[in-house]
Amino acid sequence: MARYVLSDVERNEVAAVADGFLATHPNWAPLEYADDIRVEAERLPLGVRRFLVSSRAAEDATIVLGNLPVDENLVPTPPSWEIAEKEAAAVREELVLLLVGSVLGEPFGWVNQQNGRLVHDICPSRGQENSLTSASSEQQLTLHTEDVFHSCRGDYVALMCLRNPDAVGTTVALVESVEFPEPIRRILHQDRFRFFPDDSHHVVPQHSVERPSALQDRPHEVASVLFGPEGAPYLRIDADFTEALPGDAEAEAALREAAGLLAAAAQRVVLSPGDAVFIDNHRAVHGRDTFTPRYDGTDRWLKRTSLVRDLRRTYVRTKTRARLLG
Ligand SMILES: O=C(O)CCC(=O)C(=O)O
Ligand SMILES: [Fe+2]
Repeated sequence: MARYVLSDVERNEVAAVADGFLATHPNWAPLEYADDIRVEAERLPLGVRRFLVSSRAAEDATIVLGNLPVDENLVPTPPSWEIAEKEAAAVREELVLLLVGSVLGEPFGWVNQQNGRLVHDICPSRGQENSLTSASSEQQLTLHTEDVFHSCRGDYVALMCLRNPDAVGTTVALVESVEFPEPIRRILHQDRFRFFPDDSHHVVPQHSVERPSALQDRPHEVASVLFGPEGAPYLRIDADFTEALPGDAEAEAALREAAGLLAAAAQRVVLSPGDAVFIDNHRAVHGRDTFTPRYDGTDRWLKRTSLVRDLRRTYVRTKTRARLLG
């Protein structure tokens, strides 16, 4: 894990860049401001930028920043992302995440996830304790590639912690930490798998988190689980939303075995307020441990965005110059 803890001077410099930006952009519209935020990221402390650029080049699977600024008078944890959006909760923290994230890649969002927002709120929501989305709590969030279904998914999933009072762990498993035995490795390299949108993507009508539609009704891609550099392959898997092609029992068995090996190799990253982790979405899968939600304003609360190294991949796919995938 690559880790850099900002000095208090550096933390105050980041806060000053963020405050300066908000003073000149009073109506928070991150999708509109993303290019400007990237320009402002040039003003971040040099040590932070050098760390991020070298971690990106090294393809470090987990990149952690510590001691980022979080408002001392942070509002209570919202009861849902919808309320967080309505109340523009913790906007400066969204900006801080976008500023540091901009050094690693371009932030983008999804038309049909969290209302097309560029930065998402992750907080436990009543009624969703056992859902397969980030609003869950009592259900383990299975190790997954973020947005596994889409060939334009992020190169990084970026999480910034605002609160984590019970020290709930984000789980991370690195592809390089698993030795896939033959013939499983060979099968995982073949286009024998279907990747479906998870329950947070409202890709089909009548679909909701409470009443998710059947996987088979969702549009999906067919591809391999392992791909890319021969000696150090990339990975694409989400056991809950990946299946072998119909009738391919060999591929199904390889998939389940791979998920088991990854689960056995999982480590834990416990984020504290002011920490941000950037998980390489090609080199690692991530999930989350269970916890008991409080629903009293002190709950765990993260901000999340996805970053892509080359936004033109998105433009080509959507045939429009937009930061939103549909
Ligand atoms: O809450 C966490 O630590 C991770 C949740 C997650 O998988 C995500 O937000 O993509
Ligand atoms: Fe995730």
